[in-house]
Amino acid sequence: MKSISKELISTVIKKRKSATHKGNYGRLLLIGGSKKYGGALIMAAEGALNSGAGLVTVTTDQVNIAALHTRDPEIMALNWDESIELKKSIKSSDVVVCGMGLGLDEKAQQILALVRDNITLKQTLILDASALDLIGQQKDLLPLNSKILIFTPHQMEWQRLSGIKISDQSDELNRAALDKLVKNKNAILVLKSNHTKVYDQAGNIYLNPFGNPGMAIGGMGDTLAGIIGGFCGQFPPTLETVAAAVGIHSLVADKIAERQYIVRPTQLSAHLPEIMKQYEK
Ligand SMILES: NC(=O)C1=CN([C@@H]2O[C@H](COP(=O)(O)OP(=O)(O)OC[C@H]3O[C@@H](n4cnc5c(N)ncnc54)[C@H](O)[C@@H]3O)[C@@H](O)[C@H]2O)[C@@H](O)CC1
Ligand SMILES: Nc1ncnc2c1ncn2[C@@H]1O[C@H](COP(=O)(O)OP(=O)(O)O)[C@@H](O)[C@H]1O
Ligand SMILES: [Mg+2]
Repeated sequence: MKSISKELISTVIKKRKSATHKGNYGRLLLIGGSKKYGGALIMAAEGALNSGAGLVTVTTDQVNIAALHTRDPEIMALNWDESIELKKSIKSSDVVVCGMGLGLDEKAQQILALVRDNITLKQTLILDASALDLIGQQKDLLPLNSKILIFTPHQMEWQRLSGIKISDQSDELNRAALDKLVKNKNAILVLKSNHTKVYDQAGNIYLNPFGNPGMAIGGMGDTLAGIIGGFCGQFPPTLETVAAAVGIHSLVADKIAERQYIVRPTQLSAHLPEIMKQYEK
Protein backbone atom coordinates (compact mmCIF):
# COMPACT_ATOMS: atom_id res chain seq x y z
CA MET A 1 0.00 0.00 0.00
CA LYS A 2 1.29 3.48 -0.90
CA SER A 3 0.76 6.64 1.08
CA ILE A 4 -0.65 9.79 -0.54
CA SER A 5 2.25 12.27 -0.39
CA LYS A 6 2.77 15.95 -1.02
CA GLU A 7 5.04 14.91 -3.92
CA LEU A 8 2.22 12.90 -5.50
CA ILE A 9 -0.10 15.92 -5.21
CA SER A 10 2.55 18.07 -6.94
CA THR A 11 2.93 15.64 -9.81
CA VAL A 12 -0.82 15.78 -10.41
CA ILE A 13 -1.46 19.55 -10.11
CA LYS A 14 -0.05 21.06 -13.28
CA LYS A 15 0.89 24.70 -13.76
CA ARG A 16 -1.61 26.16 -16.23
CA LYS A 17 -0.39 26.94 -19.74
CA SER A 18 -1.08 30.34 -21.27
CA ALA A 19 -2.71 29.09 -24.48
CA THR A 20 -5.69 27.42 -22.80
CA HIS A 21 -9.34 28.24 -22.10
CA LYS A 22 -12.18 27.04 -19.85
CA GLY A 23 -12.94 24.19 -22.26
CA ASN A 24 -9.55 22.67 -21.43
CA TYR A 25 -10.29 22.30 -17.72
CA GLY A 26 -13.33 20.07 -17.76
CA ARG A 27 -17.05 20.40 -18.33
CA LEU A 28 -18.59 19.13 -15.10
CA LEU A 29 -22.18 18.25 -14.34
CA LEU A 30 -23.17 17.76 -10.69
CA ILE A 31 -26.50 16.10 -9.96
CA GLY A 32 -28.18 16.18 -6.55
CA GLY A 33 -29.85 18.41 -4.00
CA SER A 34 -33.42 17.43 -3.16
CA LYS A 35 -35.40 20.05 -1.19
CA LYS A 36 -33.99 18.89 2.15
CA TYR A 37 -30.38 18.48 0.99
CA GLY A 38 -29.77 21.43 -1.34
CA GLY A 39 -26.71 22.32 0.71
CA ALA A 40 -25.00 19.04 -0.21
CA LEU A 41 -25.21 19.90 -3.91
CA ILE A 42 -24.06 23.49 -3.34
CA MET A 43 -21.05 22.32 -1.33
CA ALA A 44 -20.10 19.78 -4.01
CA ALA A 45 -20.41 22.46 -6.69
CA GLU A 46 -18.19 24.82 -4.67
CA GLY A 47 -15.62 22.02 -4.30
CA ALA A 48 -15.61 21.58 -8.08
CA LEU A 49 -15.43 25.31 -8.82
CA ASN A 50 -12.66 26.05 -6.34
CA SER A 51 -10.58 23.07 -7.44
CA GLY A 52 -10.44 24.64 -10.90
CA ALA A 53 -13.08 22.96 -13.06
CA GLY A 54 -13.44 24.97 -16.28
CA LEU A 55 -17.24 24.89 -16.52
CA VAL A 56 -19.52 23.75 -13.72
CA THR A 57 -23.23 23.03 -14.22
CA VAL A 58 -25.58 21.60 -11.63
CA THR A 59 -28.93 19.99 -12.04
CA THR A 60 -31.08 20.08 -8.93
CA ASP A 61 -34.48 20.84 -7.46
CA GLN A 62 -35.53 24.32 -8.64
CA VAL A 63 -35.73 25.47 -5.02
CA ASN A 64 -31.91 25.42 -4.69
CA ILE A 65 -31.01 27.48 -7.72
CA ALA A 66 -31.43 31.02 -6.33
CA ALA A 67 -29.35 30.14 -3.25
CA LEU A 68 -26.62 28.64 -5.44
CA HIS A 69 -26.53 31.67 -7.74
CA THR A 70 -26.40 34.07 -4.83
CA ARG A 71 -23.29 32.30 -3.57
CA ASP A 72 -21.66 31.30 -6.88
CA PRO A 73 -22.69 33.08 -10.07
CA GLU A 74 -19.91 31.19 -11.90
CA ILE A 75 -22.00 28.01 -11.77
CA MET A 76 -24.73 27.20 -14.31
CA ALA A 77 -27.93 25.56 -13.12
CA LEU A 78 -30.68 23.48 -14.62
CA ASN A 79 -33.99 22.43 -13.05
CA TRP A 80 -33.87 18.63 -12.83
CA ASP A 81 -37.46 18.37 -14.10
CA GLU A 82 -36.25 19.40 -17.57
CA SER A 83 -35.31 15.90 -18.62
CA ILE A 84 -34.55 16.63 -22.29
CA GLU A 85 -32.08 19.36 -21.29
CA LEU A 86 -30.70 17.08 -18.59
CA LYS A 87 -30.01 14.28 -21.10
CA LYS A 88 -28.16 16.79 -23.31
CA SER A 89 -26.15 18.03 -20.33
CA ILE A 90 -25.14 14.51 -19.33
CA LYS A 91 -23.98 13.74 -22.86
CA SER A 92 -21.99 16.97 -23.26
CA SER A 93 -20.06 16.73 -19.97
CA ASP A 94 -16.56 15.37 -19.44
CA VAL A 95 -17.28 14.46 -15.83
CA VAL A 96 -20.61 13.72 -14.10
CA VAL A 97 -20.81 13.69 -10.29
CA CYS A 98 -24.08 12.26 -9.00
CA GLY A 99 -25.70 11.70 -5.63
CA MET A 100 -24.96 14.49 -3.13
CA GLY A 101 -28.26 15.09 -1.36
CA LEU A 102 -30.12 13.41 -4.22
CA GLY A 103 -32.42 11.53 -1.85
CA LEU A 104 -33.95 8.12 -2.34
CA ASP A 105 -37.44 8.86 -3.66
CA GLU A 106 -38.91 8.04 -7.05
CA LYS A 107 -37.55 11.25 -8.61
CA ALA A 108 -34.05 10.34 -7.41
CA GLN A 109 -34.39 6.85 -8.92
CA GLN A 110 -35.54 8.33 -12.25
CA ILE A 111 -32.57 10.70 -12.34
CA LEU A 112 -30.04 7.96 -11.59
CA ALA A 113 -31.65 5.81 -14.31
CA LEU A 114 -31.28 8.75 -16.71
CA VAL A 115 -27.57 8.97 -15.85
CA ARG A 116 -27.19 5.18 -16.32
CA ASP A 117 -28.86 5.35 -19.74
CA ASN A 118 -27.06 8.43 -21.09
CA ILE A 119 -23.50 8.26 -19.78
CA THR A 120 -20.95 7.26 -22.43
CA LEU A 121 -17.61 5.48 -22.60
CA LYS A 122 -15.80 8.81 -23.04
CA GLN A 123 -16.85 10.14 -19.63
CA THR A 124 -15.83 9.96 -15.99
CA LEU A 125 -18.67 9.23 -13.59
CA ILE A 126 -18.43 9.80 -9.83
CA LEU A 127 -21.13 8.31 -7.60
CA ASP A 128 -21.57 9.60 -4.05
CA ALA A 129 -24.02 9.50 -1.16
CA SER A 130 -27.65 8.80 -2.20
CA ALA A 131 -26.57 7.40 -5.59
CA LEU A 132 -24.68 4.67 -3.72
CA ASP A 133 -27.62 3.91 -1.45
CA LEU A 134 -30.01 3.74 -4.41
CA ILE A 135 -27.71 1.23 -6.13
CA GLY A 136 -27.48 -0.74 -2.87
CA GLN A 137 -31.27 -1.01 -2.91
CA GLN A 138 -31.61 -1.64 -6.64
CA LYS A 139 -28.51 -3.07 -8.33
CA ASP A 140 -29.81 -2.48 -11.87
CA LEU A 141 -29.43 1.28 -11.32
CA LEU A 142 -25.64 0.90 -11.46
CA PRO A 143 -24.30 2.78 -14.49
CA LEU A 144 -21.70 0.61 -16.23
CA ASN A 145 -21.14 2.60 -19.39
CA SER A 146 -18.60 5.25 -18.34
CA LYS A 147 -14.86 5.31 -19.08
CA ILE A 148 -13.97 5.54 -15.39
CA LEU A 149 -16.42 4.90 -12.56
CA ILE A 150 -15.50 6.34 -9.15
CA PHE A 151 -17.38 5.38 -5.99
CA THR A 152 -16.97 7.66 -2.94
CA PRO A 153 -18.79 6.00 -0.01
CA HIS A 154 -18.14 6.56 3.67
CA GLN A 155 -17.87 3.33 5.66
CA MET A 156 -21.61 3.07 6.36
CA GLU A 157 -22.53 3.67 2.72
CA TRP A 158 -19.96 1.03 1.70
CA GLN A 159 -21.50 -1.38 4.22
CA ARG A 160 -24.91 -0.84 2.60
CA LEU A 161 -23.57 -1.11 -0.97
CA SER A 162 -21.12 -3.99 -0.55
CA GLY A 163 -22.75 -5.88 2.30
CA ILE A 164 -19.44 -5.80 4.24
CA LYS A 165 -19.82 -4.65 7.85
CA ILE A 166 -17.62 -1.69 8.83
CA SER A 167 -15.60 -3.88 11.22
CA ASP A 168 -14.94 -6.39 8.40
CA GLN A 169 -13.91 -3.89 5.69
CA SER A 170 -10.46 -5.33 4.90
CA ASP A 171 -8.52 -4.51 1.72
CA GLU A 172 -9.14 -8.03 0.35
CA LEU A 173 -12.89 -7.94 0.93
CA ASN A 174 -13.20 -4.36 -0.33
CA ARG A 175 -11.46 -5.15 -3.59
CA ALA A 176 -13.42 -8.36 -4.10
CA ALA A 177 -16.65 -6.40 -3.56
CA LEU A 178 -15.53 -3.77 -6.08
CA ASP A 179 -14.75 -6.50 -8.63
CA LYS A 180 -18.17 -8.01 -8.06
CA LEU A 181 -19.89 -4.66 -8.60
CA VAL A 182 -17.91 -3.65 -11.71
CA LYS A 183 -16.71 -6.44 -13.95
CA ASN A 184 -15.07 -4.32 -16.66
CA LYS A 185 -12.29 -3.17 -14.28
CA ASN A 186 -12.65 0.57 -14.79
CA ALA A 187 -13.65 1.42 -11.23
CA ILE A 188 -11.97 3.29 -8.39
CA LEU A 189 -13.18 3.08 -4.80
CA VAL A 190 -12.63 6.01 -2.42
CA LEU A 191 -13.53 4.50 0.95
CA LYS A 192 -13.84 7.48 3.29
CA SER A 193 -12.93 7.36 6.97
CA ASN A 194 -10.51 9.24 9.23
CA HIS A 195 -7.83 7.68 6.98
CA THR A 196 -9.45 7.27 3.58
CA LYS A 197 -8.19 4.56 1.23
CA VAL A 198 -8.33 4.73 -2.57
CA TYR A 199 -8.44 1.40 -4.45
CA ASP A 200 -8.28 0.49 -8.12
CA GLN A 201 -9.10 -2.92 -9.59
CA ALA A 202 -5.47 -3.73 -10.45
CA GLY A 203 -4.54 -4.10 -6.79
CA ASN A 204 -3.17 -0.60 -6.09
CA ILE A 205 -4.14 1.15 -2.87
CA TYR A 206 -3.36 4.65 -1.63
CA LEU A 207 -3.80 5.54 2.05
CA ASN A 208 -4.49 9.15 3.03
CA PRO A 209 -2.22 10.09 5.95
CA PHE A 210 -3.60 13.66 6.17
CA GLY A 211 -6.80 15.02 7.71
CA ASN A 212 -8.14 15.72 11.20
CA PRO A 213 -11.30 15.28 13.29
CA GLY A 214 -12.26 18.93 12.73
CA MET A 215 -13.43 17.58 9.35
CA ALA A 216 -16.22 15.52 10.92
CA ILE A 217 -19.01 17.86 9.75
CA GLY A 218 -21.87 17.26 7.30
CA GLY A 219 -20.91 18.43 3.83
CA MET A 220 -17.22 17.48 4.04
CA GLY A 221 -17.69 14.47 1.75
CA ASP A 222 -19.96 16.40 -0.61
CA THR A 223 -17.14 18.92 -0.98
CA LEU A 224 -14.65 16.10 -1.67
CA ALA A 225 -16.89 14.64 -4.41
CA GLY A 226 -16.80 18.03 -6.15
CA ILE A 227 -13.02 18.28 -5.79
CA ILE A 228 -12.51 14.78 -7.24
CA GLY A 229 -14.73 15.86 -10.13
CA GLY A 230 -12.72 19.05 -10.59
CA PHE A 231 -9.43 17.13 -10.62
CA CYS A 232 -10.73 14.53 -13.09
CA GLY A 233 -11.87 17.34 -15.41
CA GLN A 234 -8.45 19.02 -15.41
CA PHE A 235 -6.01 16.15 -15.08
CA PRO A 236 -6.09 12.59 -16.48
CA PRO A 237 -8.76 10.65 -14.54
CA THR A 238 -6.38 8.12 -12.95
CA LEU A 239 -5.94 6.56 -9.52
CA GLU A 240 -3.17 9.10 -8.78
CA THR A 241 -5.41 12.05 -9.70
CA VAL A 242 -8.17 10.78 -7.41
CA ALA A 243 -5.67 10.15 -4.61
CA ALA A 244 -4.26 13.69 -5.02
CA ALA A 245 -7.78 15.14 -4.74
CA VAL A 246 -8.31 13.19 -1.50
CA GLY A 247 -4.93 14.41 -0.23
CA ILE A 248 -5.39 18.10 -1.01
CA HIS A 249 -8.87 18.10 0.59
CA SER A 250 -7.30 16.90 3.86
CA LEU A 251 -4.24 19.15 3.58
CA VAL A 252 -6.41 22.26 3.27
CA ALA A 253 -8.39 21.05 6.30
CA ASP A 254 -5.15 20.52 8.25
CA LYS A 255 -4.04 24.07 7.45
CA ILE A 256 -7.35 25.48 8.72
CA ALA A 257 -7.28 23.24 11.82
CA GLU A 258 -3.95 24.75 12.89
CA ARG A 259 -5.96 27.70 14.16
CA GLN A 260 -9.56 26.49 14.31
CA TYR A 261 -11.41 23.84 16.33
CA ILE A 262 -13.51 22.76 13.34
CA VAL A 263 -13.26 23.04 9.55
CA ARG A 264 -16.33 24.25 7.70
CA PRO A 265 -16.62 22.56 4.30
CA THR A 266 -17.41 25.87 2.57
CA GLN A 267 -14.33 27.42 4.16
CA LEU A 268 -12.21 24.49 2.99
CA SER A 269 -13.41 25.11 -0.57
CA ALA A 270 -12.64 28.81 -0.34
CA HIS A 271 -9.02 28.07 0.63
CA LEU A 272 -8.43 25.47 -2.09
CA PRO A 273 -7.15 27.77 -4.87
CA GLU A 274 -4.52 29.25 -2.57
CA ILE A 275 -3.26 25.85 -1.33
CA MET A 276 -3.35 24.30 -4.84
CA LYS A 277 -1.06 27.13 -5.97
CA GLN A 278 1.55 25.92 -3.45
CA TYR A 279 1.56 22.46 -5.05
CA GLU A 280 1.44 23.30 -8.79
CA LYS A 281 4.34 22.02 -10.85
N1 LIG B 1 -26.21 20.07 4.15
C1 LIG B 1 -26.67 19.03 3.48
O1 LIG B 1 -27.56 19.14 2.64
C2 LIG B 1 -26.11 17.69 3.76
C3 LIG B 1 -26.66 16.61 3.09
N2 LIG B 1 -26.16 15.36 3.20
C4 LIG B 1 -26.81 14.33 2.40
O2 LIG B 1 -27.59 13.56 3.24
C5 LIG B 1 -27.82 12.29 2.66
C6 LIG B 1 -27.58 11.23 3.74
O3 LIG B 1 -26.17 11.08 3.97
P1 LIG B 1 -25.48 10.89 5.40
O4 LIG B 1 -24.06 10.52 5.11
O5 LIG B 1 -25.72 12.04 6.28
O6 LIG B 1 -26.28 9.72 6.11
P2 LIG B 1 -26.01 8.17 6.28
O7 LIG B 1 -27.12 7.64 7.07
O8 LIG B 1 -25.75 7.59 4.95
O9 LIG B 1 -24.65 8.01 7.07
C7 LIG B 1 -24.28 8.72 8.18
C8 LIG B 1 -24.13 7.80 9.38
O10 LIG B 1 -23.26 6.70 9.10
C9 LIG B 1 -22.47 6.41 10.22
N3 LIG B 1 -21.04 6.25 9.89
C10 LIG B 1 -20.24 5.22 10.24
N4 LIG B 1 -18.99 5.39 9.77
C11 LIG B 1 -18.99 6.54 9.11
C12 LIG B 1 -17.98 7.25 8.41
N5 LIG B 1 -16.74 6.80 8.29
N6 LIG B 1 -18.31 8.43 7.86
C13 LIG B 1 -19.56 8.92 7.94
N7 LIG B 1 -20.57 8.29 8.59
C14 LIG B 1 -20.28 7.10 9.18
C15 LIG B 1 -22.69 7.51 11.22
O11 LIG B 1 -23.49 6.98 12.26
C16 LIG B 1 -23.46 8.59 10.50
O12 LIG B 1 -24.42 9.21 11.28
C17 LIG B 1 -26.87 12.17 1.47
O13 LIG B 1 -27.56 12.36 0.26
C18 LIG B 1 -25.90 13.30 1.71
O14 LIG B 1 -25.35 13.82 0.52
C19 LIG B 1 -24.98 15.06 4.02
O15 LIG B 1 -23.92 15.07 3.12
C20 LIG B 1 -24.80 16.07 5.13
C21 LIG B 1 -24.96 17.50 4.69
N1 LIG C 1 -12.12 12.21 12.07
C1 LIG C 1 -11.80 12.48 10.80
N2 LIG C 1 -10.51 12.57 10.42
C2 LIG C 1 -10.19 12.82 9.14
N3 LIG C 1 -11.09 12.99 8.14
C3 LIG C 1 -12.39 12.91 8.45
C4 LIG C 1 -12.82 12.65 9.79
N4 LIG C 1 -14.18 12.63 9.79
C5 LIG C 1 -14.59 12.85 8.53
N5 LIG C 1 -13.51 13.02 7.72
C6 LIG C 1 -13.55 13.24 6.26
O1 LIG C 1 -14.70 14.02 5.93
C7 LIG C 1 -15.40 13.46 4.82
C8 LIG C 1 -16.77 12.97 5.26
O2 LIG C 1 -17.48 12.44 4.18
P1 LIG C 1 -19.03 12.10 4.29
O3 LIG C 1 -19.28 11.29 5.49
O4 LIG C 1 -19.46 11.60 2.98
O5 LIG C 1 -19.64 13.57 4.54
P2 LIG C 1 -20.96 14.29 3.99
O6 LIG C 1 -21.78 13.29 3.25
O7 LIG C 1 -21.67 14.80 5.21
O8 LIG C 1 -20.54 15.40 3.11
C9 LIG C 1 -14.50 12.35 4.27
O9 LIG C 1 -13.62 12.85 3.31
C10 LIG C 1 -13.73 11.91 5.52
O10 LIG C 1 -12.47 11.34 5.20
MG1 LIG D 1 -21.32 11.84 2.04
